[in-house]
Amino acid sequence: MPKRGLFVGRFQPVHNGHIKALEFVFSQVDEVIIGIGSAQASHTLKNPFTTSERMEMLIRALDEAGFKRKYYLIPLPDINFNAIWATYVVSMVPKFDVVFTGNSLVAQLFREKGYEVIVQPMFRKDILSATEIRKRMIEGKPWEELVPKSVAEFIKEIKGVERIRMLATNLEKNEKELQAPIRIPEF
Ligand SMILES: Nc1ncnc2c1ncn2[C@@H]1O[C@H](COP(=O)(O)OP(=O)(O)OP(=O)(O)O)[C@@H](O)[C@H]1O
Ligand SMILES: NC(=O)c1ccc[n+]([C@@H]2O[C@H](COP(=O)(O)O)[C@@H](O)[C@H]2O)c1
Repeated sequence: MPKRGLFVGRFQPVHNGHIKALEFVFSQVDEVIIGIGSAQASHTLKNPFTTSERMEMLIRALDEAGFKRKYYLIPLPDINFNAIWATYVVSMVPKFDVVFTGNSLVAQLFREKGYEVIVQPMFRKDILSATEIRKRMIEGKPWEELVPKSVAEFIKEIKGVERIRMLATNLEKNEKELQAPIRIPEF
């Protein structure tokens, strides 16, 4: 039986840190199950991209990086129920032998269910972070160098930066409206 690893992320968007992490995972196992977390979420500042867009980014980035090994992309909607989340994931994906993660909650939840968990190394987390990339997109700063070329092209194709800026503008507008004093009309 091939040895399988599980790697879960939100990939909002896919960046070079994910690819480095996946290089490490592929070096340890024969096949990788990539769980796309918070699969129900899109069009928010934390989760701007849909699951299908995140899948497309992963497929293009893994092709670009020349990964030849088998991988499976499995959407995982959140259940907001930490105590049973690992069991839920097990019910949603093919069998696996080991979990790779840098997320301490994910590590804890799988360890408590008896799974082997390997904490993968982090690469330049100061800049290789999806939060940093989304921030740069909103602020109009260069972000392209932090993601694979194919991902940068895809984000441009789907007008992803415009979407994130629109979400940020709407949020700012709503906040301003909430802060505005309530005016009671005079009768
Ligand atoms: N720079 C990095 N180097 C190695 N692994 C990374 C890096 N950034 C994220 N990962 C790994 O990817 C998985 C989760 O990815 P996720 O999509 O949450 O990335 P993120 O950049 O932390 O996202 P966000 O900033 O939106 O929370 C975790 O297991 C994490 O360890
Ligand atoms: N209770 C839950 O629904 C639960 C618990 C732990 C992790 N998760 C998900 O797993 C993913 C972990 O990936 P990140 O490292 O990108 O946060 C996220 O989508 C997160 O929401 C969900």
